[in-house]
Amino acid sequence: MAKLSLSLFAADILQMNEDLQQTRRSGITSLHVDIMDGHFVPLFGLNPVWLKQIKKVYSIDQDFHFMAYMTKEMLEPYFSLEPVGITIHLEAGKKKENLEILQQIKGKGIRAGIAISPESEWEEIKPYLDEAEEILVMSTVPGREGSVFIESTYEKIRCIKHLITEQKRNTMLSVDGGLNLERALDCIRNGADRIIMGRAFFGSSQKKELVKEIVEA
Ligand SMILES: O=C(CO)[C@H](O)[C@H](O)COP(=O)(O)O
Repeated sequence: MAKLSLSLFAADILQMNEDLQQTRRSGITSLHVDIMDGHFVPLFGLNPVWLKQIKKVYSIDQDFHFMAYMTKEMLEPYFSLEPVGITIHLEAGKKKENLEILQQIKGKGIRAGIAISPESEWEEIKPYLDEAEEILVMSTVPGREGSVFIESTYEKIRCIKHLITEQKRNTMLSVDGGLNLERALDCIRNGADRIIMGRAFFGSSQKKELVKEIVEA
């Protein structure tokens, strides 16, 4: 059984409520929220004020993916939104600071994740394995509109999964960016535990079936 999260980045801002209701009706049980700083990545994402409004009417599990240069202080307003997970990028900080932030997240009882961008070698996640409870493999260039799926992702997933299994860890392996049904199933076959999907979900005329195929894979 795989997990599936809807990427809020792909929702239509002018019909956010309807898009979220569609997500609920289709059987998706968690939401993936991109927090972008316009610096680590070119786009800006949602802020805690808007996320609080969304949470009021739509109380589904949420995880926050920070595509941002981090400080410990900036996480505080997000903790009060009680996400199930927070992921930071290994490329966005030095190892020591990144590890401290992962510890800070775990200290709040929140799943701590480390994300890896397509340009980084898979081995770069090794120093984070003791602290990270999730590894998020970006399968597109992060924080840009219309990014396309990168085929070498499958190999990256295989290598990371092999390491997790070899070391007998419970680390969740997630994949995010440019996924459709076929690619999602291929990622799961290669070792992914969680699929993050946006555009392909909203573009599908058979949302319930799409969700069922992925979560039952
Ligand atoms: O991280 C992201 C953008 O940087 C999005 O979460 C990701 O692109 C998922 O959306 P889609 O399935 O539409 O590509």
